[in-house]
Amino acid sequence: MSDVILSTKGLSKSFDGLRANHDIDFELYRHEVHALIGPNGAGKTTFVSMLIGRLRPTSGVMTFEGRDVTGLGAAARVKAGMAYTFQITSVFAKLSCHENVALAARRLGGDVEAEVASALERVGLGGRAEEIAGDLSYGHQRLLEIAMGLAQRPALLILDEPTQGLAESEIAGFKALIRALAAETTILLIEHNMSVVMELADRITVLNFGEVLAQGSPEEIHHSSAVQSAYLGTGGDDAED
Ligand SMILES: Nc1ncnc2c1ncn2[C@@H]1O[C@H](COP(=O)(O)OP(=O)(O)OP(=O)(O)O)[C@@H](O)[C@H]1O
Repeated sequence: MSDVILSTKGLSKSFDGLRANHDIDFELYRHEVHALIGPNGAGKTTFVSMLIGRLRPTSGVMTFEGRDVTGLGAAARVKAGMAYTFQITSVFAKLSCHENVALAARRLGGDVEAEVASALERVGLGGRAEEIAGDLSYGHQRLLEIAMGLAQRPALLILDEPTQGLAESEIAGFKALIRALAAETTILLIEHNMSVVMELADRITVLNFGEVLAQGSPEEIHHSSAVQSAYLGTGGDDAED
């Protein structure tokens, strides 16, 4: 697990003097499920926006697959092997599931039909290829988004709040999906649901006030008093909500 697929060194972002991210050193290991957590406003979205090339850092560097990608834009990073899904579903509501995934698969070239079929199958939507995306339940639309990410055969899949708005039964299915996907890709989860984080993550990074407050296994994070007082606001004994 020591093969580093992505790293940041001293990554910082300020907005008019406000330090949204400050001096973040971060490493993501190949094939790990890594959760990024922190209270509202801690800087998670800012950090991920820099990782995917939507925001330029004020200072610091980023490498991906051993290459300095600090100056690359979002499209170039997708080509380099990063895929991400957004907090809000971004499927094309009027297109079928097949067409949505095909749009993503075409970015990569190759056998689009085979990629689409495989991606839909992996998220459990194999039988719904011709259904119109907008007619799917919210939970299924989120799965469709993950299929769109997978169709790009990413080395790194970044999922922003993937369980937000899902029913409990759907969350159970999502956990199983992530466990299966971890065998073939690296996953960075930005997630508020602590049971999902604690169950799925190999390692967790906690941001607070734009800085890394703690990093470690779920067990270490669970027992960290700094995390409990800063993130959970309790200083108490239960990190699971
Ligand atoms: N474009 C921007 N312009 C100015 N300030 C911003 C901008 N984006 C984020 N911020 C500020 O940076 C800080 C970090 O915000 P960010 O959205 O990264 O946190 P977050 O951890 O993702 O929060 P949440 O969990 O609520 O999504 C906040 O104080 C926010 O107001």
